Amino acid sequence: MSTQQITPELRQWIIEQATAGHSAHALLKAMVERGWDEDVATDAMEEVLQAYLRERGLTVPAVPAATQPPPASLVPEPDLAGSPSTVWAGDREVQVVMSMHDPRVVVFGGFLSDEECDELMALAAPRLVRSETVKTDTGTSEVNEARTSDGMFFRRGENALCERIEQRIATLLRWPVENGEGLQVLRYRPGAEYKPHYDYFDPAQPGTPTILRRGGQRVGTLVMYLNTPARGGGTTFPDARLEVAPVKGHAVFFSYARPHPSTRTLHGGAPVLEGEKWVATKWLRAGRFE
Ligand SMILES: O=C(O)CCC(=O)C(=O)O
Ligand SMILES: [Fe+2]
Repeated sequence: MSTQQITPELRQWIIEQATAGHSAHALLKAMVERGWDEDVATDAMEEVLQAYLRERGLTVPAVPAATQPPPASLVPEPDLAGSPSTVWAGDREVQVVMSMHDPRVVVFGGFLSDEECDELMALAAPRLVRSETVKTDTGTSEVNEARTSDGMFFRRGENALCERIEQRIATLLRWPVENGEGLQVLRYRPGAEYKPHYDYFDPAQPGTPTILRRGGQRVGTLVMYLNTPARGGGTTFPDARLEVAPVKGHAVFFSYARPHPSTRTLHGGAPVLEGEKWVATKWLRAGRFE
């Protein structure tokens, strides 16, 4: 047993560092450099961050020691204290349709107006190309059979609409605009799908450290539905046996405090059976994505 104590000052320091976007690994390194035993530092950080998450009504499941993943980071989280039916997102009242704690999934209604959905699709349409995904073994992008949609990226704050939506997301999820990637728009034609995957970058892949240099890990996702497909195209969470219906203007949020399957955030876009499906995705990083 160690005699090193988690003082209120250390607790405060850990929260401040994590809130400023420093990764759990960076904090751990700093603590070890200050003379902390690595195992004790890991436990201390875990305890402080768990308590912080618990105060926000969140928990991060414990994982067997033999498969211990990286320590937990802070995550975006809407203020649903008191179980409100609506939340104010700074410029708009958003409905809380469903909230699940493990995995952490929240479905919002009326996150975007019909006009905003239409404008976003119109702005994205001329720029759509066959979707590529980031290859974590090399850090490059490639066409992927698991994702048979067309997509494009806006730069963060690229136009007034993106800026408005990004600010709304930041307010709703209490996460800095600067930690968000640019909005991605995807169009799925009939038969197209996005096979179940995790949005975080796999720490075991050799290309991941390069990707993480810009903004750190992804810790949360907001998928916004820009239209209502006639049939199919739900967002599925196989570990929770949950399927979120794609409804124009609705959005599904999920967070993952560590880049690990124990977050149960495996998810996918089910095949579209009839009509088209359009979504906009916002990925949120642990740190500033500049
Ligand atoms: O289309 C969906 O429902 C899911 C999209 C998704 O998983 C993503 O953009 O990362
Ligand atoms: Fe995803």
